[in-house]
Amino acid sequence: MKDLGDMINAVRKFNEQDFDVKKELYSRDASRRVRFNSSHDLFQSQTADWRDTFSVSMLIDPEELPAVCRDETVEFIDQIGKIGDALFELLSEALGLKPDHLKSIECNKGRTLVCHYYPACPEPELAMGVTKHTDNTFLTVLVEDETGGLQVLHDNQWVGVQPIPGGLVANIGDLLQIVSNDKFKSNVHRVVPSRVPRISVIGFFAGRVAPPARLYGPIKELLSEENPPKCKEVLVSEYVARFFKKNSKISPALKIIDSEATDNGRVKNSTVTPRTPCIRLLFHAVSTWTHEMLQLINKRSNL
Ligand SMILES: O=C(O)CCC(=O)C(=O)O
Ligand SMILES: [Fe+2]
Repeated sequence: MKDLGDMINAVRKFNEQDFDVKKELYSRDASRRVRFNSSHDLFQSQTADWRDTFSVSMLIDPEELPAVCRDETVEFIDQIGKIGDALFELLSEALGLKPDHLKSIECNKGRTLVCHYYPACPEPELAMGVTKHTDNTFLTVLVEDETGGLQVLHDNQWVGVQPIPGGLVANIGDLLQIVSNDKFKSNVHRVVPSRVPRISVIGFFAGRVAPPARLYGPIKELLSEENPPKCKEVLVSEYVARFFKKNSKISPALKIIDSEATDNGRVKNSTVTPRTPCIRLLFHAVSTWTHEMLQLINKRSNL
């Protein structure tokens, strides 16, 4: 694979197959390592999203992948994993911690590859590709085609994220907000469909979910009298369950803080903080950016 754009084409090929072929993979069972469905919360949500999604656990055996996109998917999982690991090192340093801190608490685990296909929409102003939400993960790293449609809520306005060829979008998730004790903010975003199809391919890093499960709370090294914990510890599974139970897809962490501030002695502050737009990492050379990124990662791991 010369660049991650090859994965976009592979996702297009997968989605443009006959319905009968794709339906072999249809499932809403989150424990399945490969699954294909439309509007993942169709039976819980009051609205249906204009989107088909092919999801793969990043621990997949390549034989389980559909042949039409197997090679590209295997390569993409490898690359996005390395990029995620490098970002977790940089984010640890940004918190003033040792580079391997976030990795040592397994924030870089629980990896899922999610490939969205937003079909051409005849009346885009009446539909939503993904309704507004925050990501209930630590980190999201996204590659998209040139269509556009991702929007971030900033100062109460929806701001379009312009796709840049060869660019990556890295999004802070709720769990990173929790462990960083609000230093990093997860952000509210959504996707609007358009009259042409759109493809995005996303690496989600959800933290340790496999047994023995890990509790995640504000990192002790970041706490002080002036910076008391803003949230209590939570299991990823518990957090995700609350996320869906609230029937609101926006950062229940903040609501947990608000509603439990009085009955939990460990949580004293209950501020709802303003959110920041997502970080953009831009790599302009389309065919060389992966190469450059990998060089950077290799350089860092040789240090
Ligand atoms: O397709 C995109 O650009 C973003 C999708 C998204 O926000 C999500 O799957 O959480
Ligand atoms: Fe998202």
